[in-house]
Amino acid sequence: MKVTVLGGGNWGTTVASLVARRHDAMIWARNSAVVEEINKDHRNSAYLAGFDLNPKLKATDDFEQAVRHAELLIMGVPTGAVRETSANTRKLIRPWIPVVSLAKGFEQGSLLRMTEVIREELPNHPVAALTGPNIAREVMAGQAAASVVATPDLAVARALQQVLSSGLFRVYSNEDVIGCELGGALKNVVAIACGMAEGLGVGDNTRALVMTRGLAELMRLGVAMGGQATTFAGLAGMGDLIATCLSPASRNRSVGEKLGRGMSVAEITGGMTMVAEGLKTAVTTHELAQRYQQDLPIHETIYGVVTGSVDPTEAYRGLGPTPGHENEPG
Ligand SMILES: NC(=O)C1=CN([C@@H]2O[C@H](COP(=O)(O)OP(=O)(O)OC[C@H]3O[C@@H](n4cnc5c(N)ncnc54)[C@H](O)[C@@H]3O)[C@@H](O)[C@H]2O)C=CC1
Ligand SMILES: O=C(CO)COP(=O)(O)O
Repeated sequence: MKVTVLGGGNWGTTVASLVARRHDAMIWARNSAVVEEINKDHRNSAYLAGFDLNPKLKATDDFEQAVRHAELLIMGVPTGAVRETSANTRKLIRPWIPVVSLAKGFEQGSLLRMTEVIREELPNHPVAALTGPNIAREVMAGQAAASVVATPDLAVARALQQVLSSGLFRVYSNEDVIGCELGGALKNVVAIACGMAEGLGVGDNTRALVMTRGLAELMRLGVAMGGQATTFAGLAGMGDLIATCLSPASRNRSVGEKLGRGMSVAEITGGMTMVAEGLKTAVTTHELAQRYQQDLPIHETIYGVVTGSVDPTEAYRGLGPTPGHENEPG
């Protein structure tokens, strides 16, 4: 199958390299130096330093060529670029082909999930999300990992599982798209909280508190928005939350760690080449919590830290349960 990944960053490149093992894979990157390095040296040192990519992977900076190539299109740009990139494919994309979303987060302002954004721009295409505990560098290193392809159509899910599964990368399916996308988006905010714990030098009790009550918040908002509670116990919920909260390679956790050490958001993001979606998701989640009338004390605390109203060193005072949610596990 001819597969195109749009977006030549850390995760887009990893997925493209995986798919290239068994399929005719092409990656589009807007940066021509990245394209040249992938084609010549089979590396993407700006985003995956130290890893060799599959030599069969072809790269291009020609958007039209990349989209016309695709019998399956994978959207690998960050959330802020998904609408524009999807809209730009409209006149080029082959009819009816599936589109898979990799981005974890929401559209700011509309508060839409990424598959909703893509469906608005490409209404005649089946749309799925690929989400789970997938730290790119570990997948590139060939360590066993699993992910979930979330789409309401089981036939599409089965076909995508076939294409995206590869070696030690195992792909499950789930029809609960809302739950899967919410899990992938919200765990980034909890990872910032966990990183802050790290930066502040707190112990394992606090770390466990943040992860466990963070999961309860994912589930609470996710169910209020129409997701299924059981999804949050799976790879797209608890699985991704654990990986991102614990991995030193997580960008979101690392942002939290730096916040805990006293750096400002501007200082942290000024030094980053890669995206940490949790910073924007903290703002969106604050708005979603109000819309769905849910108490999310950990998310609210990170919203306060990110927007400058809460000092990270004071933050852990606010992470206990608020009235109305003293009972475990809800
Ligand atoms: N890195 C990881 O381990 C994982 C990341 N994700 C999600 O995948 C999405 C992408 O993440 P990464 O690849 O890691 O990010 P990244 O920051 O490493 O790379 C983003 C890529 O998108 C490109 N880009 C940004 N804005 C663009 C625009 N307007 N038009 C075209 N290209 C644009 C950048 O140049 C860069 O090549 C994020 O939503 C992230 O949360 C999901 C699973 C795992
Ligand atoms: O989503 C991820 C792992 O599943 C990647 O997390 P970071 O964006 O924090 O690196």
